[in-house]
Amino acid sequence: MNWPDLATVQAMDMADPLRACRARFTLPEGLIYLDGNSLGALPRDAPARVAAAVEEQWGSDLIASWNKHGWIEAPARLGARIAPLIGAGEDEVIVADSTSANLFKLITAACLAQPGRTTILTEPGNFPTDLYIAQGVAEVLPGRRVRTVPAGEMAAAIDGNTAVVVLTHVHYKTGAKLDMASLTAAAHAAGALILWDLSHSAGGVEVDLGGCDADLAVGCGYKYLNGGPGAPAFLYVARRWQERLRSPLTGWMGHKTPFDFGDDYAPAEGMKRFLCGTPPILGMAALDAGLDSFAGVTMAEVTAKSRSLSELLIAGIEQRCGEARFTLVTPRDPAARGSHVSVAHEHAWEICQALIAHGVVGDFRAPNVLRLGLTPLYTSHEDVWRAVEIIAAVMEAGAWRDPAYAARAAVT
Ligand SMILES: Cc1ncc(COP(=O)(O)O)c(C=O)c1O
Ligand SMILES: Nc1c(O)cccc1C(=O)C[C@H](N)C(=O)O
Repeated sequence: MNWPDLATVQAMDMADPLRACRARFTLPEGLIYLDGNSLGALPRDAPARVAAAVEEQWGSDLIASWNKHGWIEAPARLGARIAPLIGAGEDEVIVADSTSANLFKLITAACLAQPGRTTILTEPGNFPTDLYIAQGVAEVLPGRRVRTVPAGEMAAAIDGNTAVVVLTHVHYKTGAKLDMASLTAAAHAAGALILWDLSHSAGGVEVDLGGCDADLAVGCGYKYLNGGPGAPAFLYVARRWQERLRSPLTGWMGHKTPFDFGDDYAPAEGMKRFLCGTPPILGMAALDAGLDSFAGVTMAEVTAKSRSLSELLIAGIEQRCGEARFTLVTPRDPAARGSHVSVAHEHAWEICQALIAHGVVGDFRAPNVLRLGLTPLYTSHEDVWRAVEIIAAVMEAGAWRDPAYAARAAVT
């Protein structure tokens, strides 16, 4: 693609079937937000939905709300809403806890279901929580160990000792997307289970858990699903595994009959056994509003727009910012990437800070990566075009060299 003029990208936006979705979000005037892969934007209806849960439900109906407003069913109800976005059945997804806690539950359950197998296989450089949780599981389950193998060598490394393969579908740093179908088939050929972390996939690109025959998955509610900071996460267990797996966090909400208040644990049927404690209702109200932003949208449309935006961004960085010497980290093949574009530069931190000061919010990942997230529901081609022009100007003027941009923050 040759770098287009503004009128051309405006025409692309006019032809965009997701054009109307931007009005479903509140974004600060004049800001180009390219960080929806870390924290999704505020859905326009979220404040009212949370206020209603607080004032009308909690405030007026108090504890009766568990039944009257369906609070007790919220984890399954929201799970059923996420299911079509990730190619799952409505009874295969539930909303609960954090992605980290859900990783612990499912990695442990997968290991316990395969007592003769010793290894949790994952890739070096996976998102840290995936690695740390796998290490934690290996510490509490005797005889288990974590083995890391580069993603490219993964299929060949899965063997008769592998209990579970834990992979992130779209890599948080590089944006590379793994081939879910072939890696799932490789795991199954060796008799292992596979767990997909969909944190950077769900709501950003098409996922077909069912079509790929995937066993297990987890993912965040606060990125492309727009559920707000600390939103509850989701987990998926293929129907065929649900009765065979047991959560190690045997809290009362996962009990068969929690309101019998019996002394002995017995797991609920289906996905409810993967619940632990009382669901965070206020966070779920915000996530519900986040999921509303997908109304009438197909994931094929989301994927097509994500590709169109990322092609434009890559063309812009290469053609308009060539002198800046960014190195493309994200795969060039659109089928092999998720919905963010990462470039490396030795001054990525300072450049990221300078861009934020100039109204383009991306983020930095150590040691040298600038990540630019493209959220098909609210990022326009014009946003990308304007962001590229700002990046080009910041690089040409050397604005990032201002010492003000060198100070490191606690959260990056
Ligand atoms: C791949 C991946 N897994 C998990 C997480 C986060 O898990 P948690 O919400 O438990 O902090 C993130 C981002 O924070 C992530 O990128
Ligand atoms: N969850 C985050 C947080 O609480 C603070 C800062 C960043 C995050 C993130 O989500 C990081 C993100 N998963 C990443 O891809 O790097």
